[in-house]
Amino acid sequence: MTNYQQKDLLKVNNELVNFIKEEVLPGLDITEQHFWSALSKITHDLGPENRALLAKRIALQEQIDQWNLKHQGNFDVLTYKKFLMEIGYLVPEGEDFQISTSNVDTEISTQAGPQLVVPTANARFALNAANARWGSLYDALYGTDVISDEDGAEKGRAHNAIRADKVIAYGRDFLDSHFPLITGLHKHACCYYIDNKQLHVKLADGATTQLQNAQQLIGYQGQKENPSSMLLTHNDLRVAIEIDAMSAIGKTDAAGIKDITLESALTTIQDFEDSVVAVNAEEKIHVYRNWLGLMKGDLSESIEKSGKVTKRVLLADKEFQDLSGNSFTVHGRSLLFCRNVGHLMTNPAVVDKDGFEIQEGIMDAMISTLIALHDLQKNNLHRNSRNGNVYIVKPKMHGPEEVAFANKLFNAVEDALGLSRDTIKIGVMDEERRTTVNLKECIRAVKSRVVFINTGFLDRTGDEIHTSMLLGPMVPKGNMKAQPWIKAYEDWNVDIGLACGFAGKAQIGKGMWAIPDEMAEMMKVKISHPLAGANTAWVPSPTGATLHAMHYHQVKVFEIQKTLTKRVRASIDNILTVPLLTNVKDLSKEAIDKELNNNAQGLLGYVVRWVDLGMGASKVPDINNIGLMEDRATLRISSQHICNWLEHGILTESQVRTALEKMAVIVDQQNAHDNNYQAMSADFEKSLSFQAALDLIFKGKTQPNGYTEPLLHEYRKQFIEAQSLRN
Ligand SMILES: CC(=O)SCCNC(=O)CCNC(=O)[C@H](O)C(C)(C)COP(=O)(O)OP(=O)(O)OC[C@H]1O[C@@H](n2cnc3c(N)ncnc32)[C@H](O)[C@@H]1OP(=O)(O)O
Ligand SMILES: O=CC(=O)O
Ligand SMILES: [Mg+2]
Repeated sequence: MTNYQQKDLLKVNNELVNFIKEEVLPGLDITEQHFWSALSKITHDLGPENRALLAKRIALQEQIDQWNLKHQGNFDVLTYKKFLMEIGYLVPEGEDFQISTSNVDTEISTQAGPQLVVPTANARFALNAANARWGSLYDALYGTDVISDEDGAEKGRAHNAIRADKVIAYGRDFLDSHFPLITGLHKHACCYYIDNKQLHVKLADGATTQLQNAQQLIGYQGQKENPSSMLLTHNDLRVAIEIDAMSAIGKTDAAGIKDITLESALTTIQDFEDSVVAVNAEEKIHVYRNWLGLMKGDLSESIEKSGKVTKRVLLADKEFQDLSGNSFTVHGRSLLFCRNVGHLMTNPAVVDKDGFEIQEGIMDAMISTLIALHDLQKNNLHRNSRNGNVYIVKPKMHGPEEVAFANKLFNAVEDALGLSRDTIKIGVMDEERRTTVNLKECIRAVKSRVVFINTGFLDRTGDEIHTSMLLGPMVPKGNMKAQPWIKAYEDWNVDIGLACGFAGKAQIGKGMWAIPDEMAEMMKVKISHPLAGANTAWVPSPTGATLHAMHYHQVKVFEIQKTLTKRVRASIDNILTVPLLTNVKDLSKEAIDKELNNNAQGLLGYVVRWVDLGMGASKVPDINNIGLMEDRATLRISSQHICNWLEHGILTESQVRTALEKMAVIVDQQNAHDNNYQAMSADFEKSLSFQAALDLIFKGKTQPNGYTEPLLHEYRKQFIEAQSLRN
């Protein structure tokens, strides 16, 4: 243990010691000794309980496996439910209650809008996400398939005026839909100005009109008679019409509008979990360091684009004049959560007195909150939580006991760092089956600090497959979304959130749009999220946030929530109805091959970047060449799905191996442009990534809850070791 120093009862990696001492603690009122002795106490107090909770997961799964083996071919949901109650998987539901979380920033409590997720390991992306509070509608439209290529409007290298005109027309329609004029249309506007506290719009026919709802104008930049920006509000979201008649776009616009900017990512999750790779002290520090930059407000990154280098920093708040001429600011950055890891993994950065690696979730809670103290004590422009909270998302918890454990951990962290109770707010991912079915009791366990529940349907699908691995084969991956369990799960999450008083206090969130390049499709489909009563939903990119923001102009979520409180709660029997493939014989050989190849390609495409390149989120083409957002949750699904079909004889081992080898060649070709890339097909036996892929499938049945982390970490560590021997 040459790389470690004794800190209280802990052995701590030297680099982590230095990072805390030299980068995190300066400027905080906490001594190094206090910090490590507090972490030591928490680790030794809570580590054993954490491990016991993990052991309980395994014990429950073993009982479920036995039951499933006995009930193959004769599944009955009522008998199943009774069994789950007997083993304590399903716990009794207590009295009704309301959450009492207070002092929540308005981006979470009273505004409805997109939530962006970003791998914190990537400073360039992390900054971009923090700055994604405001997004250019014109860029989002011009750059994506929301504007079709038809009629000469292709997106080529050079500026396409036909496409630009379509963008401008779309923007004007947006204004006409949500900021209607008394007479005429924004479409025909040729001049905007402010007079007598009102927005005046001159139309092409010479008439001048005003907003139907004058209150929608809340501020401006520039001069009233010649504003450069007019700030409007609708559904509690702000929109700015930006004017510059001399700009490239403004010149082409009758009213000189150069852009319409939308309040977009109200909140962002800086992810330490499924979209990052952090298997050792060095990689953890890298993530923590970016979080530190965000919390201190000084994170920066040099960006090279088209040969030009710029420095990306956090944007300031935006300053406007109100209609009485007083200046005011609007938030310029997204409100940041950080997603800690769950309760499963350990990390070698810290070792306890008994030789156990620290539970990574304990380390994350303590260090991410310590770092956030920089935000809590600052009064400058780059403040994250104006209300003085630390927002932590806690993923992959199984049931109320585990949520109560997170609460206990957060209490301990607050006490250690001198924070008042419930300063740390929690977002609970409803993404494991035992959490879904006991959701109300899970919420009760954090009722004074909970600020969101969110259907992480990707992990939830992986858990669905793993939990019932032995019961029978599952439907193909693409059919999952049409299964009764998932609809009931989505509805149940909203029903319970509303019954527990989330409206106006906390977020009820929906999951990720995982096809980042298909924004036209997203515009059609993702409106279902606010319509379902969700006041936020995940998007994969800032562009996605700007486009999805339009859905919250179309739908008044809080009104929808009022109507939903009257509906009958979704059925737990449906949630527990396992998505079994009822007629295996109907599956054609082509359908089986397609399913296998698709899963294999996504799995390999993701794993090779994870193990070899340390990338935790990637856009990986599927077999139809559509780029999909892959992260550890999607890997959990594909590996568990192949494993499930193997288990039930739909696939054979040699068939899976052959498919993986064939798909590895394709993945190698897809990555050939990268000089650092090591082709798997050059030597399948020696390729750690390929071996990891095999293990994820062939050992998938015995992986805890079907998680991919243990194997990914093992292989990544081997890869790092091999690299260091080579250098
Ligand atoms: C199941 C779950 O847990 S889902 C949550 C976890 N998953 C995630 O967080 C994934 C978030 N998304 C991403 O990481 C990325 O969008 C990917 C990997 C899917 C695609 O990445 P790329 O192929 O590099 O994206 P693409 O080429 O389309 O766009 C790159 C640009 O968009 C920006 N961008 C893309 N995604 C994001 C994001 N999530 N946040 C901020 N900026 C982003 C980049 O900064 C870059 O802009 P820049 O050049 O000005 O810096
Ligand atoms: O974390 C999100 C998910 O879908 O899983
Ligand atoms: Mg997840």
